Amino acid sequence: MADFKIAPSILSADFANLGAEVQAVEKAGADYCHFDVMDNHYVPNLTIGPMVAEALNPVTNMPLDVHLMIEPVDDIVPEFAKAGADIITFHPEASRHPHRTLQLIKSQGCRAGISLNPGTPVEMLDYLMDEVDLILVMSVNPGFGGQAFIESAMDKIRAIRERIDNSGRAIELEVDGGIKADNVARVAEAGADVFVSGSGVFKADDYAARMKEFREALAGVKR
Ligand SMILES: O=C(CO)[C@H](O)[C@H](O)COP(=O)(O)O
Repeated sequence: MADFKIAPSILSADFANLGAEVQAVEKAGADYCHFDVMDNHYVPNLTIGPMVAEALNPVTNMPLDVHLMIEPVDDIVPEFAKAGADIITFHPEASRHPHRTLQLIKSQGCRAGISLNPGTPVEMLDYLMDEVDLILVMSVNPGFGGQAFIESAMDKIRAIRERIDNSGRAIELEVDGGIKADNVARVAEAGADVFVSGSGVFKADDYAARMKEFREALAGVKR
């Protein structure tokens, strides 16, 4: 069976108790801490930066999975690496030279991810497969939690799975937006490995019970 990972997005956590929220989802069985960075420029919302990553890093053993929804990208990459990011993902539209940005992220000791918006074609990956470690498919338009899953992401996930399998490289396929316990199985069947869920985890009354629902749904997936 594929090694499925669940990455709660702290965008939907209680920001007044962020450290405790991260520890609670880790205790409940989460794999990655998904850290959404928004700049009110590339996306119409404003969130958190390297200082918050630095504060959270010592309170969790989960890898910090930093999703940059900012433009430009390169200047802030070393700051997030220093702050303890394990994975840094960016949007190709926000970098003049996406291949160079992937190399920059890796030179800072992090895994390098690229994220495709619902309107971004998969073909843009074809010349980046040699450097990318993680591909993040956005199944909502970036900027906000709690949006509905965009169905066209399913074909995109299948197309990217095929590219990853043909590449012979260990690239993770992550999906973000509208992921809940009741749709995670079909997203996994389409080829995803890592499931970002914000409201699907943090809006639950009992995180452990919700994580169990995700795990049970994934246990039935044939891959
Ligand atoms: O990157 C994001 C938004 O840009 C969030 O990670 C994503 O939307 C998760 O929220 P939800 O699971 O509630 O849809």
